[in-house]
Amino acid sequence: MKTLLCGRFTLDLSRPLVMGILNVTPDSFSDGGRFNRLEDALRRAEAMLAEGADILDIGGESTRPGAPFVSPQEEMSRVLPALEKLRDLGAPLSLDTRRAEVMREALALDAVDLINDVSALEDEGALQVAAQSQAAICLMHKQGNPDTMQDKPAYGDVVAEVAEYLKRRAQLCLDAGIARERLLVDPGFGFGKTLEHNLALLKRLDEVERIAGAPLLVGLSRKSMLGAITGEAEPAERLGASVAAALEAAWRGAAVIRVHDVKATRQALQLWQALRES
Ligand SMILES: Nc1nc2ncc(COP(=O)(O)OP(=O)(O)O)nc2c(=O)[nH]1
Repeated sequence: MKTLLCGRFTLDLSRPLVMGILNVTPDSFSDGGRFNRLEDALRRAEAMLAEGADILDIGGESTRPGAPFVSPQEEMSRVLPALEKLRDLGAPLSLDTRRAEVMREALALDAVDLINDVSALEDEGALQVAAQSQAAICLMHKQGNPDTMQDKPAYGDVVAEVAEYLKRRAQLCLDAGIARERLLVDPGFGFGKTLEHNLALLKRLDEVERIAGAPLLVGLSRKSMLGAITGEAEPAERLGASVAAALEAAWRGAAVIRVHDVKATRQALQLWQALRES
């Protein structure tokens, strides 16, 4: 059985897991500002768990294209209280950060079971912090940084390049003594990719896992690639495409699917799983 060693938990990856997004930011691209009050965040967390979320992903810095700079102090002032508040809910908590010092401070709270790093532990000291923890680690690919990444994304073979990058980052983790069973990789949909790049990555998602050598986490929920295809400008109105994208990812082997809409995604995946098991 494929499992993920995830801090305080060991997760069964025999079915796709749903990661509920909890952005404690005032400006996240689709739900910014609603949950940056601690009580709201706790209510949202409890609601997502009740809807069937397997993991909660707490983020204090929006990484949408063009997102403004958030200082480490500001990011910590957002995520650390939330992590403390959610620590004893009995669910794995993922911290969405690319900063080593935020990881270090959060891990000290014994409330981080998964480090979700959109920059694949590239920050100075991040690999060491992760290696000294028991947390699972999601290594995500991005080209450039949020302020410029969508200007002119360019690749030869986007799938091969993304997969090879993730393989290199995973090997660094293994060399640092991190068990392979703690690793997830993520192609980073929308992070320095055109629509064509995103579609190629989704269509060939199984190649990414095979080359990188670790289970996949994917984030497609409400993203602008879905807006481009549907013509829907409002991210929160992209539920149908988001659920369809989750199913497409599940068919291609995604182990963890990062979403805003937990209940709808969970229901779709329950049907998908029932058909596979029948
Ligand atoms: N592993 C992973 N982490 C991510 N974190 C943030 C976003 C951006 O989505 P969201 O958090 O909804 O928006 P924002 O960054 O504005 O908070 N996407 C991913 C993703 O695709 N994969």
